[in-house]
Amino acid sequence: FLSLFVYPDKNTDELEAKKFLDDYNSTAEVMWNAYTEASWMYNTDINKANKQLEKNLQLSAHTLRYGQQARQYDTTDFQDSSVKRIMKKLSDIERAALSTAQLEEYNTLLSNMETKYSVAEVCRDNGACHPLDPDLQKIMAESRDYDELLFAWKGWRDAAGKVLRQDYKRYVELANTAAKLNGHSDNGAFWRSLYETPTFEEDLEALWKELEPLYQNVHAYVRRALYKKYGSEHINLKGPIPAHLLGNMWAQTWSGIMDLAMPYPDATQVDATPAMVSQGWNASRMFQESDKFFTSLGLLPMPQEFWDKSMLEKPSDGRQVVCHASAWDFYNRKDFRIKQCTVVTMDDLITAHHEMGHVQYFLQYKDRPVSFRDGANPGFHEAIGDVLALSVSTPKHLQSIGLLDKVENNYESDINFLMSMALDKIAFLPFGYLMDQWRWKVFDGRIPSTEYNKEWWNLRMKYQGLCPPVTRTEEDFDAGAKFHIPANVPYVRYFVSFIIQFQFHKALCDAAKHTGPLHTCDIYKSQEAGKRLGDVMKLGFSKPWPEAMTMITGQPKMKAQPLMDYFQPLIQWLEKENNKNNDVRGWPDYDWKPSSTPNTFLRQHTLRLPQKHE
Ligand SMILES: C[C@H](N[C@H](C(=O)O)[C@@H]1CCCN1C(=O)[C@@H](N)CC(=O)O)C(=O)N1CCC[C@H]1C(=O)O
Ligand SMILES: [Zn+2]
Repeated sequence: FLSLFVYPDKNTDELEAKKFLDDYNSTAEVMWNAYTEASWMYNTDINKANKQLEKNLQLSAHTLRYGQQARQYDTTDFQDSSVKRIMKKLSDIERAALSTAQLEEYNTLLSNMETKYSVAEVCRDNGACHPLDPDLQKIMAESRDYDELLFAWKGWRDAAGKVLRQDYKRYVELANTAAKLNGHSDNGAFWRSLYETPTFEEDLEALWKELEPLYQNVHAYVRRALYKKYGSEHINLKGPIPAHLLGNMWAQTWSGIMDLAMPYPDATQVDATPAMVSQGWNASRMFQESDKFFTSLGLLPMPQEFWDKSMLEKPSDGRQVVCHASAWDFYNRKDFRIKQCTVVTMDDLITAHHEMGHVQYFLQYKDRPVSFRDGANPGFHEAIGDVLALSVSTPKHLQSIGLLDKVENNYESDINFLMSMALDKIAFLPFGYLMDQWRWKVFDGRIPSTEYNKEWWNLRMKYQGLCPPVTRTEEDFDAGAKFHIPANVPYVRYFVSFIIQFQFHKALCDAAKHTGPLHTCDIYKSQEAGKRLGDVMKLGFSKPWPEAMTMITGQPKMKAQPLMDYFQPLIQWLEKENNKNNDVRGWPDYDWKPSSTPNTFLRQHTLRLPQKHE
């Protein structure tokens, strides 16, 4: 009976495989381009018709057909390492492994979750409704009113997080089903496989352990600054910080409260926003400025299509759009766009560079086979724009583009600058790390759906030393209030990026023959720096990322040392300052809770939801 199961011996003909891949590549370009156009239409004009169009153009049939064919080959003895690499990547057909019905449900869930997030808004009793961009983001960055911040923080989680909980539970089941059909233990294992690093989790934990003391020093210092502003009623100097006071909806970067944390208020200011506004900068000018920096390094200019077809501002014609900024490759080697609801702030100038970094990568690898049109690993793709932004952010560079008038080269100005950078780069590290700590545990079952929110806040406490300003229950779904969760976008790539971008910065500053402290380096106009970065981007995903890392930094590993070198003067200053204030590092009073009696402001605004039990 067994003899009936004649296993078709696999195809070992390398020439045939190459022809198969050529055929795949040319059809993939056409299919992926059509899908991306439909997805762009939907993202820039959310309506039923565009939603249906995007659903119709899903790639799964194409992925399924070619994926199944790729699995018929045994590439063991192939000579061409690229053929082997592409065949391996093609064999993971991701969601295309699902049944037609499951796939339909999965795509519908993804589309609905991203839409619910993107159209959510928070309404006041007077009927005024506020979207996240720009309204709630502005309140979170600029308001210093404890209750106004709480209104925006709680309102957003009620409007965008809560409503996603059931969808998310079902999405997890289907994502895991697809991952298992592709041979992974769960979807988190599939996401980690993209780094091709067997020791990936251990490496990340080791990097976090190295950097945790830096974070605890920044956390203690900022807690003291917030104590001065909000008093002992709202801040416990030995406890976690209420999560709505850090100047950002998710407390992922803290530069929004730089005014409260400025070490030397009389020394050089570091915020370019006032100058951008007073000089009448607009979105287009911000992206032109970024383009100028890229081309100053000898990298590629944005093609005309980019300027013609991007959406650089929130439309004012009433269209609903996905405002969360993103960069788009249309897989036809000539159409690349950014979609950003840009506001005129320093923060959005940095984001513009981040998105432009993605497009530069798209441009550099556009002539590779589609399977190689990806970053060496996802963290590389996230780091490019940020590396350039490290130079743009220096007071010297900001002054050279007219965005800072007075710049002094003295210790106090240095510390002010380093503090502003630490409030973004060091504050971010625990958030960048915990996002997928939570999701990996959700996917592998360590976090059951009955504990989504409890475990979210356990991780927010453990890594960030934050607590919710009001009581949270399993009616809430606070993870869902962060774009990448409903949008099904992995996040550890940003943790990786925030570490490797300082390795890249150090290597490029060496190439640019920079002398002096790393934090004063500006690689503007350095062709040598540009070439080193450009050569790695040209590789795309064609080589394992340690090879790309070696091409830039001379060694193959992720290292925390360049980040620590960059912040060295501030770390010393913080040690002294925190010791002078006798501040404890960490949050030993972990079960402390901010006073939760809602005062007048909240009472006016909090809807009394019927307490229904799950
Ligand atoms: C603002 C930025 N938007 C993402 C990004 O640019 O990475 C968007 C949305 C998700 C993926 N994406 C893309 O554009 C991809 N197409 C890029 C690619 O091709 O890989 C973002 O989410 N950021 C920036 C810092 C931290 C994080 C955050 O804001 O939390
Ligand atoms: Zn990015």
